[in-house]
Amino acid sequence: MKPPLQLLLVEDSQDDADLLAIALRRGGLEAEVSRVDSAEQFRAALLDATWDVILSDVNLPGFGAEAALRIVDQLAVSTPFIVVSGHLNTEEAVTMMRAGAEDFVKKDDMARLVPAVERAIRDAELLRDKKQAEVKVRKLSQAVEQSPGGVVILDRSGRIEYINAAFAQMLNEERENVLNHSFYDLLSKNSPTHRTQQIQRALDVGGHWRGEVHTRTHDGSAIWLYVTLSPMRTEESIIEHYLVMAEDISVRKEYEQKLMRQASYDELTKLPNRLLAFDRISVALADARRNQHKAALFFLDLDNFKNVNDTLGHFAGDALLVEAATRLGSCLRENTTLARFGGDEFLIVMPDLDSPNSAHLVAQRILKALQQPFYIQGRELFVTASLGITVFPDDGENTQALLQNADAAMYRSKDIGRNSYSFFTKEMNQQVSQRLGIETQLRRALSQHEFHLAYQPVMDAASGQMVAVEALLRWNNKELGFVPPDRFIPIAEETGLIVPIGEWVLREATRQVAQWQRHYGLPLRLAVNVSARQFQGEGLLPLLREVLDETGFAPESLELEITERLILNETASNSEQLLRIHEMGVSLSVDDFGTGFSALSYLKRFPFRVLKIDRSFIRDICTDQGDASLTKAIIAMAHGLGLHVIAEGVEEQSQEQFLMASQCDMLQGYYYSRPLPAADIEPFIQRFQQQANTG
Ligand SMILES: Nc1nc2c(ncn2[C@@H]2O[C@H](COP(=O)(O)O[C@H]3[C@@H](O)[C@H](n4cnc5c(=O)[nH]c(N)nc54)O[C@@H]3COP(=O)(O)O)[C@@H](O)[C@H]2O)c(=O)[nH]1
Repeated sequence: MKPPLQLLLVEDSQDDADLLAIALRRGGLEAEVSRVDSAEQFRAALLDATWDVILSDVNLPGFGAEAALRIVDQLAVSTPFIVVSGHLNTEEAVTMMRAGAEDFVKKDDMARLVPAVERAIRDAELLRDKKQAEVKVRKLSQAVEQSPGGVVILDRSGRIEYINAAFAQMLNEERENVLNHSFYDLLSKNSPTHRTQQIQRALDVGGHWRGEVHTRTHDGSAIWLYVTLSPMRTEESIIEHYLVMAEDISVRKEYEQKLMRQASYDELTKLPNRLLAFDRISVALADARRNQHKAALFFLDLDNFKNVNDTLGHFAGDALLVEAATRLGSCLRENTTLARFGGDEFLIVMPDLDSPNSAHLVAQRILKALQQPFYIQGRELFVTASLGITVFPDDGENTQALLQNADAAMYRSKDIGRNSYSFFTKEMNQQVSQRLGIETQLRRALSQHEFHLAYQPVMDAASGQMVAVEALLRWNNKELGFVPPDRFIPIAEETGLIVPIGEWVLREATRQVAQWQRHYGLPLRLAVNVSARQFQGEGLLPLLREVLDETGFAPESLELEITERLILNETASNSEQLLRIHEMGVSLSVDDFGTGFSALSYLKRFPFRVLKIDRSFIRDICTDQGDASLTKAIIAMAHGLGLHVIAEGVEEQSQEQFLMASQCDMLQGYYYSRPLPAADIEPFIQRFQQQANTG
């Protein structure tokens, strides 16, 4: 049940008030009437309670409808005001209407009272609803207007009817300039993109769209927006407008793109990295499959890059890589991917190989480009490359197979002397599987006792006496037969197996030579090869101490042969270990001198006793003036540094004579003896023992 209406009556006559109450009741209106007859009472009533309608007589002693309307106005009360009067002329009526009166009811026409009250209440309700709606709309439009996100309202055809301040600001546009313009044009800025076209299509079909749009502001700056477009439907479900909301995501996009770049590109060379390279290979293969054409994959490794890094430092190495990457890029067409695969390895993906000749031409161009000297940190450097090339689909169907092929082909180029390129052949697969076979067998070789040592004499050039033996590792495997050290030692080094194998070599050689020393009473020295890998970690020094203790071998009789590679790859740990070895009394010799990067300064920095000239210099010493001069210079320089010199690979008497004349200290080679198993070298030792005894 509805509560009774609350009516405030301005009336000085109680009789009139009663008549009014009767009229209301008769008209079926449940009402509680409160009567006031002075300005004070009226004001107090308005302040104390809420009223549905005010009914007021025109003239009361000292008060009246006009004064009451002024109070209503002052207190900003919105209650409908009806004037109830005996007499009212037109002038008075107009004045009161202007002052806010809603209606007039004559006291002699009380039948109009209830309809007038009801209408006034209805109108007041409508007015209240309207005001509330207006407030709501105002709030909403303020929210839209002041929203930090961009808001645009488009008409059915996509023209801008409204644009809020934020959106105008995002695009650096004056609002008036874009109103009534096409939203599509605003975003496209004369260069429509796939995304802006999608927006236009959504507008054409009355659809929704959301996504990222890359566009330009009024002054041409690039901006990324996240745009949501939705149709606004009437109650009859007719699309009359579109609502567009936009967020400026430029900062986020920039960050995302930076992360993407970091994840996909090499920081140093700015080339695609290994990850992106895989992606490009997949795309290239899919493309080649679709279009039934060929694609080529190049694997490129810079020759001797490590030496540059090790001798000139990482900054020089980095500068060289950047320059090499630039030169490589200049040899390739735009659709070809050049990626840095890691370290000094690069990958090239040629997506549409018209003929194998194109790959030949590119490889030749690359080798030529790299052959030009590099000027790094004021130095002139020469760096070449070894390339392996494989062709899809001829050589392999998938990324992994092709990468393996290109890698195998690259190793082939290294084997044939570097600075060259090789195409993958099926035989290379065999080589790869042979290598795997060696690795598998090598892992079992120690426990199966498949190794033995061969010893090669080292002769004193002046006395012709045998002064030392070099211990050389030999491997006989049940399945593979005799495997030359050149084939298995690099694999042992790569896999780390050289560490336990090297330990066995050291123990066995010192045991054997200590026995000969005791048996024949000869001051025989022993040379043992030690790989760079054995210097990694801290195991070598304790091993040496243990072995020397166990065998009683004099440290002064032991010589460790190390290659230039170890010295060039100078680390604090390597240097420290070399010094400690020297302090133990064990000698150090530089093996294969002349084949490395030949940074001679290390000869002064490390405590070497012996320098072994590589046999490649000795081979043509009697026929090649260059080799002859170089060998003489090496001997003179080594002597100048207080080093003894051994010439390796002496095979002929003429070589011996030349080396003796050049003051070479010691000689080693087939001319005296091939490396022989312990049992076979014993007669040799005996002969020298007799010579020593008789001489
Ligand atoms: N880390 C280790 N490396 C080792 C060990 N044993 C051997 N090696 C290294 O393997 C490479 C090949 O060695 P090998 O086939 O034994 O060849 C040696 C000699 O046989 C050979 N030589 C000697 N005289 C001549 C000659 O007159 N002509 C000719 N063509 N070759 C000759 O030279 C090799 C000597 O090697 P090195 O003095 O060490 O340079 C080789 O690099 C070995 O170092 C091992 O136990 N650990």
